[in-house]
Amino acid sequence: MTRSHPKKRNNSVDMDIEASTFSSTASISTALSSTSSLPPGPSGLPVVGSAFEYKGPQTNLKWTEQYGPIYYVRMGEKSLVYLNTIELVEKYMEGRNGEQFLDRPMGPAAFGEGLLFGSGERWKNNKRAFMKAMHTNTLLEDMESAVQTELAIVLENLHKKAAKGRPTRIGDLLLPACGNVVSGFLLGGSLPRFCPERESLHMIIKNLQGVDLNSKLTQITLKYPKMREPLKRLTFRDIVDVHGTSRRLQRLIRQWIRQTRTGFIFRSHTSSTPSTQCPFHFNSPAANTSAEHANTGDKRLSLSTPQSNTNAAASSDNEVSGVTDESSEAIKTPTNEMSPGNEFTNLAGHSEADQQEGTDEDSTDSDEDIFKTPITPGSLTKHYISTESLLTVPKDDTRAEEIMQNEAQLTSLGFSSVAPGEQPFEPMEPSALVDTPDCPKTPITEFQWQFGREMSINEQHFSILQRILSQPEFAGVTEENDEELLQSLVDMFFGGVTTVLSALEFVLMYLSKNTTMQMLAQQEIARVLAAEAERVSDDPTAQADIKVTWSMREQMPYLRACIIEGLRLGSVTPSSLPHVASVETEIEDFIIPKNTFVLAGIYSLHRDPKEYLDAHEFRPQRHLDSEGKLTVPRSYRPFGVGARRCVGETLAEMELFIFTAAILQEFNVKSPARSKKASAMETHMRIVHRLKDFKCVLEKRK
Ligand code: HEM
Repeated sequence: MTRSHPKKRNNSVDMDIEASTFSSTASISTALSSTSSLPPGPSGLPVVGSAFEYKGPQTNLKWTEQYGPIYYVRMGEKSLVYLNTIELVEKYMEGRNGEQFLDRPMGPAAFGEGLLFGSGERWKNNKRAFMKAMHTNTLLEDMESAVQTELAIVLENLHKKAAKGRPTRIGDLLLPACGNVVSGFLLGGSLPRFCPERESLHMIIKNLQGVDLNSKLTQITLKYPKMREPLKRLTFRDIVDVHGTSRRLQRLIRQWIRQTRTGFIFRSHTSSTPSTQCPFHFNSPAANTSAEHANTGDKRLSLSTPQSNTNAAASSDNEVSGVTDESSEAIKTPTNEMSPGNEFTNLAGHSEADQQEGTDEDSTDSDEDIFKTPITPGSLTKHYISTESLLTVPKDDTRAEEIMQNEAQLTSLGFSSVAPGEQPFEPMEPSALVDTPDCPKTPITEFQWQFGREMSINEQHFSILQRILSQPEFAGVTEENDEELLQSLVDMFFGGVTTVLSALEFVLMYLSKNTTMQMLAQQEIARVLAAEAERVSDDPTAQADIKVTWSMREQMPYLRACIIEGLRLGSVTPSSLPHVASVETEIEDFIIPKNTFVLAGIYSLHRDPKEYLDAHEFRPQRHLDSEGKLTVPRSYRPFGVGARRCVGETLAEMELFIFTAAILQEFNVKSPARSKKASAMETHMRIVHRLKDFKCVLEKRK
């Protein structure tokens, strides 16, 4: 195939030329306006296309520099088109135009299609149900309690590491926390520290982080799972069993669903002496705890069950028993044999993070803290905000006001009704949107609009999982037909663990290499905490007890600028996931055949020299205006684009903010003395773009 390469150029040209080339959408379309061909791009080899040329996001950037803001590339039988400037992304992938690119290709999902790889009505159902369940006034509170609980454990472990003064692979300590935040968020409270489910989850996400989606071996075994063993033997390489891992996670989640449905009521509660009992082992004596808990919203699961459900619980345990390889020992531990604090200490591959010892404290959960009434799906719906009220168009001012108040949250959930920094949300009739020919730059789609009207509050303070289960979209779902529900829940872990982990590593790596910037962030944190201490107490020693909370984010623009800069350069997901063209269409006069994968080239967007001066440099200041206020760059899309944008954006931002702030508050993060600059920054593609081997030395601050 011959394709025109209007912007073919040398990679080593200076920045000015690069700037004018990289973003010159207009000149490209002028040059090719009459051609109506495929966009330019590498021609590749027969059959495999450019698959062997691709070496990760740097290759995307090289192609962007070579072929311009839109290029076409063939990878095996797949045809991909990358859009690499924010103008193109906004114009074609967001707003109403984006609706022709809403679908995904068939993904590696083992079960249903789910949130990440679903398409059409099924995906819309899943996404709508999840977003509605999450769209509650208590969302931030739920998220923060999960984050703070894990943070307490992480800090304790980091202090132990710091005491040794040796380089630490900090990702190993953060990984379980990132997984447990997702489960804690879904379940309405963190799993107790010593609990088989926590152990299983840790094993599962450890597997997940090893998945190398770029590896041909992984791709083959995704398609032909039976080939995994022979290939492993043939190549002497370890190949993660993605389907098996996914199935294990499904079984764990199915157990949580069963518990939620059959009368085990998850209910989060604030406690300074949190439960160490595993909710699935309610008969076990209180276990010892070693976590030092933050007073700020530490929530662990409480559980109550009617007597009649005891057997159901036991059988659920057994169901999980047979499931995992690595974690089966943990799960086989019979309920009544669990002894306090030491029940998992013999496990093979026990999490380093969870093996630490600490102070003993008995659980003091009181019955008042616990919901007693079993909730069946039927009764849940009765107690639950009625579907009718969810779907009603706001008629009175109060409801409209409520909606407007929730707009910030709606935006943060990825359902922005307006482009960042543009006009505020105003409830409108959908017809006004559908019929308006001249849409604003980032107009909401009809789908987004419909969702926007269905927000609710969570008066009963149900867990997100309870809310998901009670959405009308999942009415009538049983274990016989729960593929979509299960896969969507699995996707929360596939999408929400290694991404956050990798982002944290990038931020900490850049700060460890830029000590002045680290110091500025630390000073900002100290200032805010001191002011807060003064506000709440006259006692100067009280400052030590003040923890960073999400509510402080507005006061810490510099820290947030560091995080944005880390995420910009790290580009944990170097491109969006593929959005499939549902019809043959045109982008800037190029033909985009039906079924082409259209992707936002996030790595290129984040390094567009037109948008960022010295785009490859870590410069948090670029995100602050002259008054020191945070300004999020227009060309910043770490969480993807349009209606397929990430559902975990707010959770991820909260984790990044609270974890980074707390770590910087307690430690100086330093590069190991012997780490060579280049190797310390080497990255690879796994499920996400990640630093290859990030280690740092933690020095306890005075
Ligand atoms: C720094 C952290 C994160 C980054 C960089 C990130 C990035 C992304 C990106 C780029 C997409 C694809 C959007 C597109 O195709 O246009 C995505 C989708 C998704 N993410 Fe995230 N994500 C992060 C954290 C999370 C978290 C914490 C969760 C859940 C707890 C999550 C769950 C999902 C799901 C379910 C989707 C699929 C959405 C859909 O296709 O409709 N992500 N994310």
